[in-house]
Amino acid sequence: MKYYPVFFDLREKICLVVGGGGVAERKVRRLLECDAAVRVVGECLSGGLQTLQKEGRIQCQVGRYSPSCLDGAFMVICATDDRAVNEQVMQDCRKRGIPINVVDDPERCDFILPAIAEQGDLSVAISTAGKSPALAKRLRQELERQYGPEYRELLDMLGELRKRRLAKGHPSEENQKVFEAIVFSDILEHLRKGDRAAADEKIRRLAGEDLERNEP
Ligand SMILES: C[C@@]1(CC(=O)O)c2cc3[nH]c(cc4nc(cc5[nH]c(cc(n2)[C@H]1CCC(=O)O)[C@@](C)(CC(=O)O)[C@@H]5CCC(=O)O)C(CC(=O)O)=C4CCC(=O)O)c(CCC(=O)O)c3CC(=O)O
Ligand SMILES: NC(=O)C1=CN([C@@H]2O[C@H](COP(=O)(O)OP(=O)(O)OC[C@H]3O[C@@H](n4cnc5c(N)ncnc54)[C@H](O)[C@@H]3O)[C@@H](O)[C@H]2O)C=CC1
Repeated sequence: MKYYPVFFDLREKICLVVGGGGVAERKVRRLLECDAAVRVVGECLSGGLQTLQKEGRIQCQVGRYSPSCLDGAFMVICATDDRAVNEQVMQDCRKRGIPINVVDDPERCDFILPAIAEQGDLSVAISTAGKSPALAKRLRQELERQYGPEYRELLDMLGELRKRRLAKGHPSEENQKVFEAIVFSDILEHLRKGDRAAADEKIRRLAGEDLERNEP
């Protein structure tokens, strides 16, 4: 069986988390980082979730899950400590066609969650198709050590350059060559040393922006 990896835009989409413990709270925090509209239903809520509620960052319902909690939900993450409840939430989601993740229960999941190594807008998501979350975690830690802040900086620079070039309508074959030349250059070494000026200069030269500036 092969899972299909995607990156969802969750902005303002209602994401329901069922359960109010530590695991639910971890899932809620990641959803908030993605600007989802987070709704939580739990019989009791962790201190962290209560704080998020007071800050108005999530909408909470204290009590038992009922099917009406699913109204309007784009996706559901179920993190209760009661297998019968998890099973019911899964069945209700299936009836309504809402994708669900039941934590630690791949048989009841429409999607599973990856381990994520992040550096700014760079995300490396790791899955083992459920075979070994411990290995996914180890790989995430290795990647975090290997890909430092210089990658975030380079990505931001490339993003800016790419916006400028697309706006100017450069032919895409030319863009492909320019970006490849930059990415495979020694620019990361400049950034690793903190030499931003040398990195800027490299981009200007490889993108031919020096020439453009000198054009009449
Ligand atoms: C299928 C999946 C469904 C899902 O939950 O989405 C699932 C299922 C299960 N996890 C279990 C256990 C553990 N899970 C972790 C950690 C993580 N688990 C995550 C995802 C997933 N876990 C999905 C597959 C992902 C993949 O493809 O690899 C991560 C990546 C992301 C996240 O949870 O957000 C996060 C690491 C985040 C990070 O650190 O970067 C650890 C390690 C630890 O906690 O230190 C352990 C103990 C060690 C071990 O068992 O390996 C058990 C057995 C429970 C039991 O023993 O009873 C099951 C059930 C089963 O396997 O049947
Ligand atoms: N604690 C951990 O580090 C890990 C836990 N898990 C799994 O995740 C599950 C949740 O873990 P925790 O958050 O630590 O558990 P927890 O016991 O702190 O939280 C469970 C939550 O589910 C809520 N709940 C129970 N029945 C409910 C219902 N009918 N309607 C609404 N809410 C209901 C409870 O009020 C509670 O807030 C565990 O059962 C376990 O299977 C998995 C990996 C690690």
